[in-house]
Amino acid sequence: MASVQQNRQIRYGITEPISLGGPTELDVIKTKALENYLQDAGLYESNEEALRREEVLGRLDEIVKTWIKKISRDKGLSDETVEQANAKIFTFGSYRLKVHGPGADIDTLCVGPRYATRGNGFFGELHRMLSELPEVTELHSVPDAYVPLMGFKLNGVSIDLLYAKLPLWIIPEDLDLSDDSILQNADEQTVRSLNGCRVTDKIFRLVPNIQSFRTTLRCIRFWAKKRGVYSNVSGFLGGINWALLVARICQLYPNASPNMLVSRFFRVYTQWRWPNPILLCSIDEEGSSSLGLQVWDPRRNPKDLLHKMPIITPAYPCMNSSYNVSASTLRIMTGEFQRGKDICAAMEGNEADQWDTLFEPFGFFEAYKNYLQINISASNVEDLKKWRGWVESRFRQLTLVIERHTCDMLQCHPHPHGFQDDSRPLQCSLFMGLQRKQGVTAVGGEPFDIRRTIEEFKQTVYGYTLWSPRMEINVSHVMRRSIPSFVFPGGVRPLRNSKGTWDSKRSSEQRVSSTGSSSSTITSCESKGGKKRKLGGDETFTDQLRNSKRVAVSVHVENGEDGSPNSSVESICSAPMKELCTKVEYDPINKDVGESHPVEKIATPQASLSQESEEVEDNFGFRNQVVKQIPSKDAFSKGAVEVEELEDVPTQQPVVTHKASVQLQKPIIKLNFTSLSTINAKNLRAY
Ligand SMILES: Nc1ncnc2c1ncn2[C@@H]1O[C@H](COP(=O)(O)OP(=O)(O)OP(=O)(O)O)[C@@H](O)[C@H]1O
Ligand SMILES: [Mg+2]
Ligand SMILES: [Mg+2]
Repeated sequence: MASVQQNRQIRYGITEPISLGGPTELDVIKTKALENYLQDAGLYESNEEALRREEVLGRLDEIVKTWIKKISRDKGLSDETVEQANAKIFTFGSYRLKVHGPGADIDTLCVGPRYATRGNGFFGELHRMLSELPEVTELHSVPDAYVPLMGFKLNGVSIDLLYAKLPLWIIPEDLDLSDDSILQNADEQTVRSLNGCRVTDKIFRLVPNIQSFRTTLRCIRFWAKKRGVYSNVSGFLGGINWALLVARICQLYPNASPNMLVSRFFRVYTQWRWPNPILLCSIDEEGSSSLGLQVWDPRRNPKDLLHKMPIITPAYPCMNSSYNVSASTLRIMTGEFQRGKDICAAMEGNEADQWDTLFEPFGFFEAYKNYLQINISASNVEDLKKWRGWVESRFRQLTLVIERHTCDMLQCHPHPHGFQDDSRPLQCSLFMGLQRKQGVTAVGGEPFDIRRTIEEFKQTVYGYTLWSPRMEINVSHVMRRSIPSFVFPGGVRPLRNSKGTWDSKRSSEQRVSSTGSSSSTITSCESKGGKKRKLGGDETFTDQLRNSKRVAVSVHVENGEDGSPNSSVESICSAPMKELCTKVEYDPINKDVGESHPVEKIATPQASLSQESEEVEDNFGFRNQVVKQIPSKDAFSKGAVEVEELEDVPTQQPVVTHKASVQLQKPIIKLNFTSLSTINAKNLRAY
């Protein structure tokens, strides 16, 4: 109860909390069960591994200190300066937040003095020193990334090492990175590199209960990985984004226990009116030292208006951490929030926990009938690694252009990770699920022609500056039954499981209810060519809400201890965004407490923007990304998944139809049933 009293006095974040309610006895039990579940799922590292990480960090600190002495001596600095020369490491990311799992990388920042340059000093001398150490393996530099870094393993522990050069002669051991003045006279790359640590520091200060935040974040990260929505590069969300989303929920429910926070997480984000931004604190436009760096502000920067799901970092200069999210990935994530909400609601009315259900892996290769398979190949392992990193960073652009060229009628679902066929070490594959837009009925069997789109994508990809002969990609249309077996755990295609999953049950329920209402075609939308297409009656009310650009928020408002609602839902609409929001009308909403409440509707900035403008996001491409190893297939690896049909059953002839089974590697995109010879790399480059 002490924490309840304490948290009554403080407002965390930019609005009042939604509820100050704390856990009941049952919540305490449920939280314990959740912690045990996460423990059993192997999310926590062992004490030995934790110790090894600390030793590795100690060793890394030693290495950078030796490096800086050498640099200062080589520069011919005075004995006194050499004596005092210092560099220091700081950690950030999931390790610093203490939500990392076994085997996670340690994101580390090395801070050095003004004479230790990024080029010769960090990527030159320090790289050379590291390359000579026997305990360092897999060393690689990414100096041209948006946030330049070196990646390596030190005694088997993965390290991402960034560099910040401060305009100081001496780096004090007790340096505080959270003070804005540290950014004064710092170069752009240093500002970006400092950002990770500064953001982590700020998160710690802005969440009411760190332990509850950690457990909830671990749960959400695990869930996001299982559901295939944990991947920044593919247009979903990465570690920092999930951390900020969870932190905001912790602010809105400062006394809630982790089991409550998980359910509130899904409840709030199911109903969040994107692109209203998630803010943990107000955006400081100048910085305390009037530094005038660019911050996220759609009123000033037109590009910021294009962001679909803004999740703003809390440290100056505040930026959108989720610029990669597209309409399609947002749609997929919104569907996942809804699923999470439904499962949590089922759990709340039930003493039995359903954590297994929440964490059921998404059956990507059973969810669609049609897929694109993108084979990436090169002549050697090193080239494949680089080429693959590049193609992966372009992959989300393919989603954007396909959806745009089909007027959003054909929806794409990129798989967040690539797959390696063990029998082809110089090739790996990416996959994308395809389905016609839910609720859209076919018009005269008109096929989707995505040949030109695929060609454009390939041309963009072949524009890679480090392209070398035999770096190739091949795009083919494959049907579900022709998906190669190497994508499945152990290389074995799973048998259909007789026990239905939540997804398969939900899907059949929706089919039943949609059949009942199939006569009620509800609305129409206009395709780019001015052609009217009808929306089918199989769109549920929830779907309509979800798909609507203007959706009223109805966040569950709980009573505080005194029984009164603590906050109106409106207040969640971020205060600094009020100027951006146009009050267009008021909607009554039904709250769980049974009263109606006016909620302002927000005109979404995107509504007025042409789809073409999404291309602007391309400018962000490949930033902040490292060419990575093929990730584990773990996200989808556990258990055979039975999903009968996640696609709605077409009552008329579907837009995407298919004749015979398509052979893998067949050099034809069959989606449109017209032929297209796949242009090989050489021809394409000759264009
Ligand atoms: N898009 C981004 N915007 C702002 N900061 C980012 C972004 N991507 C990464 N960072 C910073 O770099 C840190 C490390 O990124 P990383 O991809 O390793 O994620 P993480 O939070 O450590 O999770 P994981 O356990 O998956 O590594 C983040 O925590 C964040 O501080
Ligand atoms: Mg990390
Ligand atoms: Mg990292």
